[in-house]
Amino acid sequence: MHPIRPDRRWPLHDIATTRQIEQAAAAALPPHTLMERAGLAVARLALALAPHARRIWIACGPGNNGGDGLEAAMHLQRWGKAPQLTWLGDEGKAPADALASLQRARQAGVAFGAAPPPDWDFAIDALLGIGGARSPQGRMAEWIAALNSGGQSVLAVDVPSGLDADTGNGAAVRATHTLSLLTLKRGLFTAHGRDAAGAIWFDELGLLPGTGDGAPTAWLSSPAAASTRLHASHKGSYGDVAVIGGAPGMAGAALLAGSAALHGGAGRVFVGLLDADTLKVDSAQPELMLRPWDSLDLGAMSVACGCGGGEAVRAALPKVLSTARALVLDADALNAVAADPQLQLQLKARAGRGRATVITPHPLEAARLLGSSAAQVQADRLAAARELAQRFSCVAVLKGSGSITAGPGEVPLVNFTGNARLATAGTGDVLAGMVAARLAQGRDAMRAASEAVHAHGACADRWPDGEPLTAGELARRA
Ligand SMILES: NC(=O)C1=CN([C@@H]2O[C@H](COP(=O)(O)OP(=O)(O)OC[C@H]3O[C@@H](n4cnc5c(N)ncnc54)[C@H](OP(=O)(O)O)[C@@H]3O)[C@@H](O)[C@H]2O)[C@@H](O)CC1
Ligand SMILES: [K+]
Repeated sequence: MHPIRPDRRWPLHDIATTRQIEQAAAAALPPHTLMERAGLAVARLALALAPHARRIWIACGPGNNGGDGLEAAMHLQRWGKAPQLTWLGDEGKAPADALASLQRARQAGVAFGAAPPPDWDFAIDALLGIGGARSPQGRMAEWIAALNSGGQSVLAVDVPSGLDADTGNGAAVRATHTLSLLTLKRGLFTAHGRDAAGAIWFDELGLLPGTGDGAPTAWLSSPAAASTRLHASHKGSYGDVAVIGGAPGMAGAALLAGSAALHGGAGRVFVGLLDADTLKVDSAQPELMLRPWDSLDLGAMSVACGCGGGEAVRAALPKVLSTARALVLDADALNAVAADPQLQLQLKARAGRGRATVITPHPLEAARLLGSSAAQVQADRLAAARELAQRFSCVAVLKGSGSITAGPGEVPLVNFTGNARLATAGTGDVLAGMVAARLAQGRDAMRAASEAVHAHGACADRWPDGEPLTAGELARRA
């Protein structure tokens, strides 16, 4: 069993590939083995998390997720606990594995109730797993509400009940811990998944990697490998970044992106302000070279374009799209592209010329680019990120909880760092600068984007309690 931390590239699976793996594994093992292993893993984790709990409410649903809960109940009872079991199934319809576990739990004398117990000191949510379909109603919804309002820790089996294991959506149990079984479900890591799942654990139920032909449909992104700089290197070895943005009144966004690029390791950083009259030097960051944007040699630079660009960025985009050696498009630049089919063609054409491009939309910007709504984007974030990458032939970072990095023909990466502290002005500009710095240092677009997203979130995770996160400080520390 593994606690999942953002330090490794874990494979993530969707429901369809999990079913394939489950079938292959079940065929290779004696009947009922997987459910027995699942129940034991759940019971062990419950004991480790709440060693002193006695009255453990185990809420079991009608399918095999409930079967895992029934198996766990027998172990906990054997270990001196007093599990209080409620089962929401129908013996005439229950799957064979769950039915066998039900019969054995009854024989073992586990206490069954028709309704949640009056009180409990730990709960196990085994109501719905990957077979959860439609929004819970009736007793299912009541028991989910009882788990959420019980005031005690909840260990969710496989996925928090009600959560769509593929998309991370749905009204669900808010667990303190989730133990994902057999495969790590991708919906735990994006949209509402992280809020519902709490701390995430994984048990592969004794299976060797590669069982079945269900290849991962996403990966958790991992930190960049530590790199050392050669002594015999100079600023030219680490590339030039140009930030283009800062329309009237919005110079700060461009300076933030510039600062992030500088601290992200770019050799030199130029800031091409769209309102060239505002500022000739940033005395707080004299390393940034402020120039009229159209005087810069973009063909030799990694360009971050958009940051505070307002309407004015539109006029710069044809030249930026056709000349930038590598390019990050953010914010106002994305809105301009969304509104202009000609710019879209130019964006798409960059891939054919071997020019790396990363777009970094939040859900509303993504919706404008896709001609859909933010709700449709959020309904399946992985699909939306893949669609953006495909449609514009570039790497797309769909921001939000569990940012997705997708590239044409690549398995998408789901980010597992970051927190709500990042919901403050300017953090998107900082990310754009960080991606540009990595492109300038020669990373390919997928790596530059996913490593920047990981580092950006990891910095927020390390942020000291009680200290407000500001974009300026994030740019310096990330
Ligand atoms: N097989 C094995 O050995 C192993 C299985 N494992 C475990 O099995 C889990 C998958 O089991 P599963 O396929 O039985 O689906 P599960 O999530 O229990 O739910 C299906 C049931 O719920 C019902 N239902 C659905 N939505 C509902 C709603 N809103 N409100 C009310 N009812 C609703 C649905 O009814 P129906 O839609 O058919 O009417 C059906 O009866 C997996 O997550 C893992 O925990 C692993 O441990 C590995 C070993
Ligand atoms: K569950």
